[in-house]
Amino acid sequence: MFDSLKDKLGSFREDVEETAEEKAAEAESEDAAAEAEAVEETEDDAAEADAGAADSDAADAKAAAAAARSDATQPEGDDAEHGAETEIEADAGESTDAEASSDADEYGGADVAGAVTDTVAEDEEDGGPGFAKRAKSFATGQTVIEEEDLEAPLEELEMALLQSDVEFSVAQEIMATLREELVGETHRFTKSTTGVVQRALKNALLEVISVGQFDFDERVAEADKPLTIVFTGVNGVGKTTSIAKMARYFEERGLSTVLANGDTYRAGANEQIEEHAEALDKKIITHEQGGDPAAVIYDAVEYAEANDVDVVLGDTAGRLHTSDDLMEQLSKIDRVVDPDMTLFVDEAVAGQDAVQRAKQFNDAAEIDGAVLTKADADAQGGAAISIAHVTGKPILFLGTGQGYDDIEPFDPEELVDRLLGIDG
Ligand SMILES: Nc1nc2c(ncn2[C@@H]2O[C@H](COP(=O)(O)OP(=O)(O)OP(=O)(O)O)[C@@H](O)[C@H]2O)c(=O)[nH]1
Repeated sequence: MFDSLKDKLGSFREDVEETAEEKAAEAESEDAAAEAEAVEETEDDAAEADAGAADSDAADAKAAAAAARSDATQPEGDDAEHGAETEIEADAGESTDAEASSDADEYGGADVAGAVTDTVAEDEEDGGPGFAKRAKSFATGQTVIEEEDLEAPLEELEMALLQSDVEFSVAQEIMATLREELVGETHRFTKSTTGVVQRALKNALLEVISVGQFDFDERVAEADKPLTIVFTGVNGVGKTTSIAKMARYFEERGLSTVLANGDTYRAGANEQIEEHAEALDKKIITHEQGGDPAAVIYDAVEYAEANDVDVVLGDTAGRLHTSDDLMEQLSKIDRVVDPDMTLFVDEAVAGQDAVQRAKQFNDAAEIDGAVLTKADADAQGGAAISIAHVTGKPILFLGTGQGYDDIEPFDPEELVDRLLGIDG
C-alpha cells in the first residue's frame, strides 16, 4: 500500500541527511583549520612577547600585561600591539561556521554548556572568542540546517508528491511545514539527522492528513438508535461493497444493521446489494427501479425503529443524467431522512479525481467523512494524503481488499508511520 510514495519520502530523508552530513564534514575540516591557525598565531605571540620582555624593564612588562587583559575583554579593540588577536576575531566574525555554532547554543543541552565553559576558559589563554566558537562547534558536533540546504531536496519532494497525485495546495502545505520545522534546526553531525528529518516529515504529513479526524466508534456509540448512515459517491468505486463491509464491521461490534438500496437508477443495483445482504444474512429494503431513493431509505429507518435495529446503511445512485439530478437527489434524501452521517466513498487509485469528487460531493450534500477503497491497490497515496485537507472532512475507513473483513478504521498516525517506515 502506497509503496511508491513511501519510497519518495525515504529519498527526501536521505537527501537532507546527505546534505547535512556534507555540511558537517565541511564544518569539521574548517574547525580543524581554524584550530591550527589559532595555535600558530599564539606561538608567534609568545615569541614576540619573549623578545619584548628582554628589552624592557619590569614596569613596562606590567603595563603590557594590563593592556593584553583589557584587549581580551574588548575584542574589537584596535591596539596595534595585539593585532594578532584582533585578526582572529575578524576572521571568525565573517565565518558562517562560527554563526552556526553560535546558533547551536540555543539547541544544545548540558553537554553543550559544558563544552562552552571549557572552550571559553581555553579561549582566554589561547586566542580570541572566534577560536572559542569554532572549538565549540567542533567539540559539540552540532550544526544548523539552513534554507539553502533544503532547497534541492524540497524541490524534488514537491515534484514527487505531485507525481503521487497529492493535491497542489496540500503539497504546498507539506513544504511549508517542513521548511518551518527544519530551517534553523540543530542536529548532531551524523547520529540524529534522521530523527530530525523524520520528525519534521511526520508532523508535516499528520497536519494535512488528520484534519477533522474524530472517533467514529465513539460517535456511533453515543448516537440515538437507529443511526442512519448514507453512502454517496460515483458508481463502480466500491460503494456497495463498502456498505456490506460496514454491516460486518458493526456486527463485530454488537450492532445490528439493515441495508437500503437507494440506488434506484441503475439496473441490477438491487440484485447486487441483495447478494451481499444474503451472504451476510442482513435485512435489505429495496423498491422498484426508478423509485424514489429517499422513500427507500425512509422505509429502512421505519423498519429499524420497529425492529430495534441499530444502524441503517443506505446506498445511493452514483450517476444520473446530469450532476444536478444527482445532487438534487442527495439533497432530497437529506431533507426526508435527515441522516446522522453521510459518508463519501471513492477509490484511492483514482488519485486527484477522487479528491475533486470528494470536494464536489461535500459542496453539494455535506459529508461527515470519507471511505477510501482499493487502498490495497494504490501505490501513490495522493488521495489518502489530500482528501481531509481539501474537504475539511476526515477519511474514516480504508478499503483494503475485496473481502467483507477488508476494511480498516483510518488512523492518520498509523498511516504516517507506515509511510515513513516507523515500526508501530
Ligand atoms: N481491491 C479492492 N477491491 C475492492 C475494494 N472495494 C471494492 N472493491 C471491488 O471493486 C469492484 C466494484 O465494487 P462495487 O461495490 O460493485 O462498486 P460500487 O461503487 O458499489 O458500484 P455501484 O454499486 O455501481 O455504485 C468490486 O469488484 C469490488 O470487489 C477494495 O477495498 N479493494
